[in-house]
Amino acid sequence: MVVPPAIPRRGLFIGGGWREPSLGHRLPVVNPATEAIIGDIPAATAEDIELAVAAARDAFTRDGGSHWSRVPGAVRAKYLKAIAAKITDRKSYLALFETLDSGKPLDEAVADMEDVAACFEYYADLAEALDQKQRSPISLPMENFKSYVLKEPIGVVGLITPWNYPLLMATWKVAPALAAGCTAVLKPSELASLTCLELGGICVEIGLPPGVLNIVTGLGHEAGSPLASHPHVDKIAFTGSTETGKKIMVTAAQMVKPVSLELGGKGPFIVFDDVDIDKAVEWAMFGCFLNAGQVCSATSRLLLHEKIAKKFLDRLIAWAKSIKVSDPLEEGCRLGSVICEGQYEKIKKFISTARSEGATIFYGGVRPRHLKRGFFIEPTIITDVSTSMQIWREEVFGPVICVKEFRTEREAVELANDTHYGLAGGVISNDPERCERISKAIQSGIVWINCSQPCFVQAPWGGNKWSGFGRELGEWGLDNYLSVKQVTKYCSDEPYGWYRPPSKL
Ligand SMILES: NC(=O)c1ccc[n+]([C@@H]2O[C@H](COP(=O)([O-])OP(=O)(O)OC[C@H]3O[C@@H](n4cnc5c(N)ncnc54)[C@H](O)[C@@H]3O)[C@@H](O)[C@H]2O)c1
Ligand SMILES: C[N+](C)(C)CC=O
Repeated sequence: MVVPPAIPRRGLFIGGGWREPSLGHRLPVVNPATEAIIGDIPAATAEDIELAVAAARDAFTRDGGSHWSRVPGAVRAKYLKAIAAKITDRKSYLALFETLDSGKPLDEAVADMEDVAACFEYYADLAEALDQKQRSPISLPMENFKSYVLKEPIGVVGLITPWNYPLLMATWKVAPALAAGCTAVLKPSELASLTCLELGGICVEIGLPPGVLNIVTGLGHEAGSPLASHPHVDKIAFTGSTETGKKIMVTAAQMVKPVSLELGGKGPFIVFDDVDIDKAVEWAMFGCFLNAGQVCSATSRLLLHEKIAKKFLDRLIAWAKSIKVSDPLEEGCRLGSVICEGQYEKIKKFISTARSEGATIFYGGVRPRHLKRGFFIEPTIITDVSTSMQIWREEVFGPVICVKEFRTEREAVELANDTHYGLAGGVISNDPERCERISKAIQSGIVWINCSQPCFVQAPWGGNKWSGFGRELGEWGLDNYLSVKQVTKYCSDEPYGWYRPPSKL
């Protein structure tokens, strides 16, 4: 097993340097796989948010924006590429931190770091391309007017992120925001901030102009809330729970501040009777056991055609038994611990409520016997579920899948859409026309055909209904941080001629 490195003691990253939090408070970092305290992080409060926002505002406006917001996209691209290169160099080290902080298997953390570097690279390219897209002309019906469009950075943005993919979720916001020319204050989750603080160290090394990115760790109500309500923050981009998303929207509404919200999910995965069962089982498991099910887009409601339901469940159990549940640093681990004790208790409560409401815990539902410490839960399969049960309706955010059977395509679609959420869903069938029909019928921002969870930086990501609004990734992700300005010029030498000129007498 890999030997964990010592955790560096970091401050808040503000104005290009490290600062102790104003009140001097720190929060313990607990390794959820061992329950040991392995370090601490600074706990920012409103005073620190004030300093971070001022640093970001200064970086945005200093010398007329000539250090960041108004430089060519190609200049900003060089910084983003330099960050990507450092992340790649330090992939193994950062992945270890991510695993120690969150409990996710090391192989998953390594893949996350590769995605982080790819995301910075991708938005470096879009920053460069932005230069060519400026002043794009608009065709008008009047010859004596000419219009064009400028795409300008929105300003200072507040980026508030969750713990399930700590550095990756932060990067989905930081990379496009910086590419657009915004300056930013990032507030990562108090439950997993280590890799985001390491990003601060990388910014120092590559010489990112001070204040362009500020990283303030701390609690939601002490650090997140003052950031969301700060009058000098021009936009809030938030990823997290629907409950917190609602609060952020209410706060932002007082200042007519734009928000984008990436919230929770309760995705369906529909399996028809014409599939290769083992292939389908593997995708179903990937859809709900990856990252111990702590995935916003998890396809945690499994809908099985009645003709294959029994065979599918038998194979699902056989495959689930083969998952290596272990310390996430152990080679071959495929299910680590969940993030913290609170989440562990919450997941256990979901399982006991399902049982008390009449569902069957078909497999798992308990701590694996061989793991005495750490917040581990076996992959869990719940059957005999009705649509009024909590387990069907609410996001668990754990390795728990609930199963229902269907007879017809229509019934499958009705069940799939029987949710307040609308982030992602999947269908698996050998009939391409059926898959296409279902991809149109599922009410969500993302539909996977014959798979679940693949995610590409080039493609839009985001949801409908209680899963939020706005899209991250791809060109849509950059648009989140740009405002569109119309410039219209009158180009005739003739007077406009609407009013009669005054008499010269
Ligand atoms: N749609 C997506 O792309 C996506 C991706 C990842 C996670 N998620 C969702 O995130 C949730 C899990 O993450 P979580 O538990 O960290 O969510 P959370 O809402 O508890 O916290 C998210 C962030 O908000 C901060 N926060 C909490 N209260 C706040 C307040 N009043 N004002 C401002 N900030 C505040 C937290 O400190 C944290 O940084 C799940 O519901 C999951 O589905 C969604
Ligand atoms: C799985 N991932 C990284 C696409 C995003 C959400 O939780």
